[in-house]
Amino acid sequence: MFSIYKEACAVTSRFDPGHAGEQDLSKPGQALPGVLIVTAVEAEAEAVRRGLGGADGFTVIAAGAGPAAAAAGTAAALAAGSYGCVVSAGIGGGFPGRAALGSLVVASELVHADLGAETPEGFRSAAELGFGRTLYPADPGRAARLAAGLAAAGLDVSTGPVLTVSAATGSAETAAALAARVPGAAAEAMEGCGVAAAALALNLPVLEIRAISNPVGPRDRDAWQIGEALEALAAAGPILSEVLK
Ligand SMILES: O=C(O)c1cccc(C(=O)CC[C@H]2O[C@@H](n3cnc4c(=O)[nH]cnc43)[C@H](O)[C@@H]2O)c1
Repeated sequence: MFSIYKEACAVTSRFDPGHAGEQDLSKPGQALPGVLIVTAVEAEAEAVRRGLGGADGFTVIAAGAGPAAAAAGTAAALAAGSYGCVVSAGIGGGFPGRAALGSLVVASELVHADLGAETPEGFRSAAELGFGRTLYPADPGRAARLAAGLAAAGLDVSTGPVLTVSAATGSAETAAALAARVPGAAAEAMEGCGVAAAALALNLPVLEIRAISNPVGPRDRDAWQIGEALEALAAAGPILSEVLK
């Protein structure tokens, strides 16, 4: 089975997770760069703000749903402030067997899973076809510390690729195709890679955290557990604050 995961890793990146977002703090009076957290809708932003409890240095914006709105909103916010790290946050779908309803997923990588082309041989990613980027690594140190902190706080958390799709999956067939396309896929949402593209343009590290509101699969919008997911997102706030401050 062809996987966009391996080939996407070969895409050249200016992102150096070892140094991005770091700042020489030896100069007195120099302001610490902040953390920009980007959600799709205001209900998600409110949950994150509630969880952060007014911690200094965090800006939370709702930029709209989908990768284009996320990229545009993130780029505008980054142009208007001083940030050392960018986080895509919100609710998301969990791949069955990988991320349960109400749990949290910290992305190991952000994968633009439906950016590409259908061909007679099946879906081919934009990266494979040579016209675009489809994988953004999460900052490994921050992602690991965040996942460890959430687990230590007793929250149900897993790590793995988080997919960005422009249309939420609505069938078992599409869910299976995406899981085959991205081995280990843990969750899907609609903004991560838009946020990551804007962060990468400034060589800033990116993270994604999703609280699972629904399974990836046949659409049953009435069964989405949005309230529970928003509570899980808020519960992650103190750990986000501690790890990223
Ligand atoms: O109706 C509400 O009260 C409400 C509160 C918070 C969020 C919403 C949304 O509809 C958020 C849309 C946002 O959620 C992500 N998402 C959630 N599940 C999936 C999925 O299975 N596949 C793809 N995306 C999902 C996505 O990032 C959307 O932008 C409503």
